[in-house]
Amino acid sequence: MDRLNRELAVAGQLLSSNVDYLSLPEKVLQFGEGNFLRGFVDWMIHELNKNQVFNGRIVAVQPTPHGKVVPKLNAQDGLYTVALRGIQNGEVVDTREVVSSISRGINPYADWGKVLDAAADPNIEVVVSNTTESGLKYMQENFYADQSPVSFPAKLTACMFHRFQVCNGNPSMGWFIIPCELVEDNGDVLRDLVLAIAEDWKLPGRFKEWVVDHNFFCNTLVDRIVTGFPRNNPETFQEELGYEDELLTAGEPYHLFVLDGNDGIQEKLPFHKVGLHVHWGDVTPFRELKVKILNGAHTLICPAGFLSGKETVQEVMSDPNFEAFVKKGMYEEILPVLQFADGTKNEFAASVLDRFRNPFNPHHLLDISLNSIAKFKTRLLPTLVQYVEKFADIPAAIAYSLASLIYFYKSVRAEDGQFTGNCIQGEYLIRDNKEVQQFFYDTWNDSENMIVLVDKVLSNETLWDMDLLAIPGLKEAVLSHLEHIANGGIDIAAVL
Ligand SMILES: NC(=O)c1ccc[n+]([C@@H]2O[C@H](COP(=O)([O-])OP(=O)(O)OC[C@H]3O[C@@H](n4cnc5c(N)ncnc54)[C@H](O)[C@@H]3O)[C@@H](O)[C@H]2O)c1
Ligand SMILES: O=P(O)(O)OC[C@@H](O)[C@@H](O)[C@H](O)[C@H](O)CO
Repeated sequence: MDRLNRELAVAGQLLSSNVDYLSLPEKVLQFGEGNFLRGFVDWMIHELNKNQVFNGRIVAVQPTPHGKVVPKLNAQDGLYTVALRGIQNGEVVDTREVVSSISRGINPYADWGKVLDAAADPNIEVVVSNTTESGLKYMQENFYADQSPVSFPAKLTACMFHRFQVCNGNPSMGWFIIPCELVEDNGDVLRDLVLAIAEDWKLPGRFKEWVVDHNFFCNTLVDRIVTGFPRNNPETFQEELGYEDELLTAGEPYHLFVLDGNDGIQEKLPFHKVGLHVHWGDVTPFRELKVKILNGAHTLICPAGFLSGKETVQEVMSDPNFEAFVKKGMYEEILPVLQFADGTKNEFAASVLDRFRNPFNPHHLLDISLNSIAKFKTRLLPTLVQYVEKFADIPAAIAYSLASLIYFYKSVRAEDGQFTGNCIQGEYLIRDNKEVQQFFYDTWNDSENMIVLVDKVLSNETLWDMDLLAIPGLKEAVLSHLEHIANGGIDIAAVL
């Protein structure tokens, strides 16, 4: 079977429109090429192009040295298929579309010059990123004009400095910078990182002024469940599409993009004019609702669901006991501490449960489990703390989730920097940063009993940014659950 590329798309009329997409100029520099960007922002820019209100393409830069997507993107001339499947307004949606908004991918570690050329290109007006929460972090490193920095913020700083030099600080050459990482105030965070790196590199004060005065760092909140390549049944898709597509990206039809943008950015990217679900304005309430309810519920069910033998969110939702567990966590523990009108939070929670049930896109718990400790800290721990303050009691589902998370991080083997857990599904890779994994490995191995283990885990402030032993009753609840899990496996009915 032939692989998707420009020739195949043109011959097969896969880009069904009179727009000459494949000749549009490059207008966006994108850091990241992962599933989420391809199924969300890049798909949205494709929608703008279809409506001829942006008319530009994206250059995608691989953010880490071990990326595997750029060669695939270039082999497919930047083309890939988005499959949107789910239920929307009671109707089944099941669409496939070849997205043509990416022009090419660049591996900056091999071709840094190409990245700098794109950065200097006056047509490039927008910068987009998604490098996960781990990518939006400060890292001290040296500046070499002819070599790619390691971290994303340093790459962006180097690109901005190059552009600044080429345009001699021309105010009109500033960018709209749109980070999509699920980090609070992501735009402000990224701007501060760029300024900190500029300081480290002793870049001129005029550059820093240009960064602040003539570039717009936009705070955002993104929401769409993008499950990526349908690895359970790629052949079915291939048969149906009639071509091979290694970058096929599946996701749900639902999408929401909240951008705290100015008039200029709304004009440049008029998503609202082409029927996309965007909100221009303060991100905070959307973020609170989405991260606490949707991401919080994912984090709640992920370790217990996986340890009990379930592979996907859908399997969790179709088990009545687990469904009751999710609802208990959501309606009895998360919602009561959220400061929103009852109607708003109940409606959002109900829509999230429907999205979790989406039978078309299996969402793998192991994918969600990536960096689960940091996710628990940002997505569930604040709820736990507020619940205890408000009700002077321990939220049972969240405490059970924490116990199962600790069990999930029990590795049976540590080899070549990889930590492997074992459960009734067999062995699985625990994916988190090395320090976190090493801590759990050592603690599981060195603790003489479960009490010591729970003490060490809960009191580790590096993991939680606080001492969880200070939460009255938490240690006892977690210890009791953990002992049950260790002796008899997950018994979710016991928490209901
Ligand atoms: N998939 C979804 O449903 C969804 C929805 C909303 C938000 N997100 C966000 O997307 C992230 C996951 O992205 P994905 O689903 O595209 O997964 P993915 O694995 O396809 O892509 C992850 C991207 O992040 C990069 N990356 C990973 N660690 C990095 C680091 N330390 N520094 C720089 N870059 C790094 C990778 O190179 C890759 O480009 C999540 O952390 C979340 O913030 C995902
Ligand atoms: O993407 P992550 O790894 O940050 O978190 C896993 C899921 O909770 C997340 O991808 C949601 O599906 C997404 O945030 C929905 O918008």
